[in-house]
Amino acid sequence: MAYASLDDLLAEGVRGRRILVRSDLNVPLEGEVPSLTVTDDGRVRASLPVLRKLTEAGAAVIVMAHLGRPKGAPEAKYSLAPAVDVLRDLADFPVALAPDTTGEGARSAAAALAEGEVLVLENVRFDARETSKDEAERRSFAQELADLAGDAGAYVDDAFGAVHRKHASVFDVAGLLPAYQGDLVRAELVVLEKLTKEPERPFVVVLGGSKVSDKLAVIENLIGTADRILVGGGMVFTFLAAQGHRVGASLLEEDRIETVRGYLERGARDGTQFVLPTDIVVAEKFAADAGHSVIAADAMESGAYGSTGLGLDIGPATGADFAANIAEARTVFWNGPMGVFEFDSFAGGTRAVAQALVEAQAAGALTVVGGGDSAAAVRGLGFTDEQFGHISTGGGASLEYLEGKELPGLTALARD
Ligand SMILES: Nc1ncnc2c1ncn2[C@@H]1O[C@H](COP(=O)(O)OP(=O)(O)O)[C@@H](O)[C@H]1O
Ligand SMILES: O=C(OP(=O)(O)O)[C@H](O)COP(=O)(O)O
Repeated sequence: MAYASLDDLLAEGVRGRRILVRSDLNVPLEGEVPSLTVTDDGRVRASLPVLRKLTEAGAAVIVMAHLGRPKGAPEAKYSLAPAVDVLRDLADFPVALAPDTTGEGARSAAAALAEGEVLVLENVRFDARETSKDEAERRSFAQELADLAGDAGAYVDDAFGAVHRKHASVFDVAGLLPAYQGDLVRAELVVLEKLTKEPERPFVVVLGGSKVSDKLAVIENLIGTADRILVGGGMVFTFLAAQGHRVGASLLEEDRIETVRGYLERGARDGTQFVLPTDIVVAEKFAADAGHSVIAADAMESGAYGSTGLGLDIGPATGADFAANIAEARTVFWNGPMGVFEFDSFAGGTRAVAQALVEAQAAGALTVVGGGDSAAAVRGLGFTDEQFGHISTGGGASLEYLEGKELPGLTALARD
């Protein structure tokens, strides 16, 4: 597919034009409203270069972004305010946050926006039409967004982490304004292309995290592509259940158990080995100070917490086994923490996998970490970006790209 780039837009000239930019400012937060703080500013930093280029060229920039998964209405805990505070600190141009997304506040702020200034709209997911399955609803919201840019407006998609979403601010708006690909999206695709075009083998994919149903859906096409898939994080329990084990009160997608059983069978047939945990750190409750113990993965309910126990990390034997698998790899893609790394007691598995990637990279393998929380985890555990081949801002987006799926955010930008 051919795309018009940000540089093409700059060559056309943007001075005095209002340019609508989709950024991924979906940062991890900690604390409670009103003192939420950003725990990893990677996505904000990654969004800066495009905003800088546009403001330096004299554009008035309107940023659309989401944070978390609010249910189509404003909710204080999903406000973009903490992300915008970080952006303001890092930016050398003025940054304001609109009080709403396409309401009167956003409209008057957009109309008053001057050359070289940035206005961030409130969370696009505060409007249910953003994520609606109904095309007409999404289009009506996209039209309101496009109207903020006006007749001379243009659209730049720089939100790599959201290119797999068929949402109004990612997909539909691209049909209403001249559309361009941002530098972050472009740079991410260069790395991913390298990963998919004949990856050096063994090619090992490590999957974890909590967006279990999203990720179970992508495993299918990795079977036959990856040599090994190491399964950690919240996904583990649907796999263990598929093997007939009980998993206490851990995250479980009951209606996917059969599907996962099918994956295990297909993996055995098509040459993709699933490597599953042999031990799990089981906790009495979801809390930083929860009592916990290491229990065999096939007997999770045999411990002190019985059927109420929560699997919150892979165990140490599994961490060592995953590390050994990663050490044999020539290409590694990792998305999703192995456990609830935000709590020290359940960060061991994520630390073991991160350390193994660092060592594999040092030994000449290509290692790629994808995903907002995965990136936050490796940085939070003290690793640096330079120790990996690439830290991608998009987890689900990278996975869907690896799968060979069409990404709506890219299709919408394609030109003949
Ligand atoms: N066993 C588990 N149970 C519950 N949550 C988990 C488990 N393992 C990992 N997580 C959570 O997964 C979250 C990250 O998941 P996800 O958003 O899918 O990753 P990414 O943003 O890297 O794509 C983290 O907040 C982590 O606490
Ligand atoms: O955090 C994101 O994706 P990721 O967790 O897969 O990296 C993106 O901002 C997309 O968010 P979404 O998965 O709620 O659509």
